[in-house]
Amino acid sequence: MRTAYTSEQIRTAEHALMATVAEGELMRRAATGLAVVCAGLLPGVYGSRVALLVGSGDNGGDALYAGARLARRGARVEAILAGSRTHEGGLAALREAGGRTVEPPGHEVVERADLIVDGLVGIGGAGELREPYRGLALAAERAPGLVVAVDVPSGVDASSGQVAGVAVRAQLTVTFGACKNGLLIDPGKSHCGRVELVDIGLGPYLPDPDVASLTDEDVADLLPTPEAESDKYRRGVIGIVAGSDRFTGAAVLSVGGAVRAGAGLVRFAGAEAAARQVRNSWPEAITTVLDGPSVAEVGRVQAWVLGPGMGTGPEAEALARAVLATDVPVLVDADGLTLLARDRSMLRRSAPTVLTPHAGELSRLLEVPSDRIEAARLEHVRRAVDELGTVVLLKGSTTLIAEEGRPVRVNATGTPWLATGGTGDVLSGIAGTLLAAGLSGYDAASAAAHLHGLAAQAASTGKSGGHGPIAAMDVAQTLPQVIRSL
Ligand SMILES: NC(=O)C1=CN([C@@H]2O[C@H](COP(=O)(O)OP(=O)(O)OC[C@H]3O[C@@H](n4cnc5c(N)ncnc54)[C@H](O)[C@@H]3O)[C@@H](O)[C@H]2O)[C@@H](O)CC1
Ligand SMILES: Nc1ncnc2c1ncn2[C@@H]1O[C@H](COP(=O)(O)OP(=O)(O)O)[C@@H](O)[C@H]1O
Ligand SMILES: [K+]
Repeated sequence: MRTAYTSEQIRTAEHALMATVAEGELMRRAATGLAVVCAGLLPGVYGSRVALLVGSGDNGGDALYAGARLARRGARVEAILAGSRTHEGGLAALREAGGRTVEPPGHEVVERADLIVDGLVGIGGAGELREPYRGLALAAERAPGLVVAVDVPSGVDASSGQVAGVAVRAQLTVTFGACKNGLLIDPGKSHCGRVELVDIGLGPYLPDPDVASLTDEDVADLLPTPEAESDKYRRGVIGIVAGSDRFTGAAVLSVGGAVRAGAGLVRFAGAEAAARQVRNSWPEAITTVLDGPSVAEVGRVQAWVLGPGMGTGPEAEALARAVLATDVPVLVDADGLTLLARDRSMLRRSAPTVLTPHAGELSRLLEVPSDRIEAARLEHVRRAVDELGTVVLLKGSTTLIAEEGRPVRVNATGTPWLATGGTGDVLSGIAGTLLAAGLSGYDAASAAAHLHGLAAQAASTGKSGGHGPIAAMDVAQTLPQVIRSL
């Protein structure tokens, strides 16, 4: 499990650690680690040009001490002192090592640097970058040199990943002590580049994480493996209510996700045209053509998937009510979510419910514009859990999975090539399969997102390592291969 924390959690842990070490020791550890990483990025330290963007806090202090180390090894280090004040010890160290200081704006220094070190703000940053920080962040983005962010790219909120205005875009972020939430969640994540962690001894002082991310090993541990005595019923029977006369593909893809994720048995129920397509594509599934709003004749299932392509008319609504009235876990996706947004009382049920919206669908459920959800994913996924009382998986460039009282899980796999029609339907089938196999909603959703992202990566990667387009069905077809190799 990878873990991440809010700024406040990091600060509290730092204070506890600081009480046990000599003054300045933590900054020495941080700056040493930062200097080692920076030196490794340069073809040669001697003679290279390094620009330090130095803000008024300790983040600037880290940059100055690291700059001093590089200057002692022969780098030509120039520090742009952008804050109203400057870390005194760091400044003295840089000057003693032969580094130069420059008054802002100093854009010409940024322009000619081989390496730009962003020490404007770290976990003390709040709100939009003010001038001259903002202009320096933009100058760094335009400049040809490599950009390394100290602790957090300036302008990214470390606790949430939100970016209000402009933020530094780094190729590498060197973070201290522990990972911060904002390095894992978009839009912050996409400003970080690669993230390297420098150990400063914070481990024993960290609380339970605010955010966590499953690894391949965690997912392998969660996945059920059939035993000698298993039969298809014990492995988990999933019921899928999806598709319509108009939309048959969603049904095929959701069933595909389930079949390929290892369901014991898939029971599909839906409109005639959808059932026909499902039979043609997946003879493994048992199909029932529904002629009314009841799933009684479908047979026993251990979990339902409800919604992909089912439509939002009165018949679909009655069917959704029937599925939600059952006493087994239900995963609601796509059209099912649109129906729920009209009448949230359908969520009052005894068994677990998992919702898998993208920002547009969550926007209807919470009555918040979708661009605000995308800008503040962590806040809104938590709000959804509070208001709706279910497990919520919020899809998108960063997928988040939240449940009351647990760390929000950030999915660490996937590729932007996943942003193509129908991949969400495949995800519903995977997650439903894991629910039917007995995983909790939180674990089923997190493990499904992980497998879905791995399958997409594998499907989009060519033999020579290049990446290319994928179709939703490719994701389903690649699942057995990624599950085998976990
Ligand atoms: N506390 C510790 O034990 C350690 C802290 N370290 C460093 O210290 C950093 C935190 O330092 P600080 O608490 O001094 O805070 P920062 O240096 O992150 O930022 C605080 C300063 O930035 C200004 N500021 C905040 N938001 C701004 C905005 N939007 N535009 C312009 N200026 C803004 C504030 O007025 C304040 O002067 C960490 O991120 C890390 O880099 C490391 O040295 C490791 C040890
Ligand atoms: N920029 C992106 N980077 C990575 N994954 C993405 C991105 N955009 C969307 N996705 C993923 O692609 C899938 C799309 O699902 P969804 O929006 O439900 O589409 P559909 O309804 O067409 O199936 C989700 O798993 C989502 O997390
Ligand atoms: K920074």
